[in-house]
Amino acid sequence: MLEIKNLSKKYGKQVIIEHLSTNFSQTGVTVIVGINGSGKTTLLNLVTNLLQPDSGQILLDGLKPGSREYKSKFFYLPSDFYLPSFMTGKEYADFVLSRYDTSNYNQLPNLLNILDMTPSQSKTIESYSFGMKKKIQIAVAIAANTDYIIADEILGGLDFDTVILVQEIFATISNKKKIIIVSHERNTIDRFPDDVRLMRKGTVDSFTGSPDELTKFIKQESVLHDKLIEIQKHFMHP
Ligand SMILES: Nc1ncnc2c1ncn2[C@@H]1O[C@H](COP(=O)(O)OP(=O)(O)OP(=O)(O)O)[C@@H](O)[C@H]1O
Repeated sequence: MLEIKNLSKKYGKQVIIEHLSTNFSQTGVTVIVGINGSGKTTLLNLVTNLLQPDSGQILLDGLKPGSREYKSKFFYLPSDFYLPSFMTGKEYADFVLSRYDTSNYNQLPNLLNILDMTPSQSKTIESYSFGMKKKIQIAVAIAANTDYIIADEILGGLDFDTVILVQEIFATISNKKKIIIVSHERNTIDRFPDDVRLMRKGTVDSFTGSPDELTKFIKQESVLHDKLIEIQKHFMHP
């Protein structure tokens, strides 16, 4: 279980996360939604120990951030990741998988096959399209076989078929693992509606309504509501 207790983080004077306390269960898919700049990436960077909180505590299966054991519990797919362009996809996959004791090397060929990456695994990453870079990352993340996969906007920019395939893999492996996805995609909430968290004003709240109700709720937030009215005024009656 991922436990977050009273977590706070500021950048300068700007409060990003404020006294945030929440838990994530050990299995299943959680989708975190929230407007741009609401602190979703900051939260993931804190959980993955890339950033230090100003105060508060994070525990992953009882472990504190910083230890090797903590690091080996999760695989992080950040939204803007660096890939070594000089390596082939296969070399990169083998390199990353060698860093995890949990890695399931046998799974990699199947994953590459499902994601149509078998022919391109022997090509250098510099020749990859945006989607291919994401696909190799996803295949590696799953083959690393860690207890937690934490993914920031990983499905954005992938074609429809790939999104369906990756969602299916996530749904299947989440029987035994935890997947936490930050997403702006409506279809991610439609596919994984059971645990949706809404990030706003420095905190994270569970949203228990349907995806339609979530869209309605976000639209009713005052800033968006006012802007929608402004669009009507400017573009419908110029
Ligand atoms: N290194 C930094 N220094 C100063 N401010 C930062 C830094 N990183 C992020 N911020 C600010 O923190 C706030 C939250 O950013 P964050 O990237 O966590 O939001 P987000 O919810 O992931 O946004 P998006 O949906 O656009 O990816 C923003 O106002 C951003 O400008």
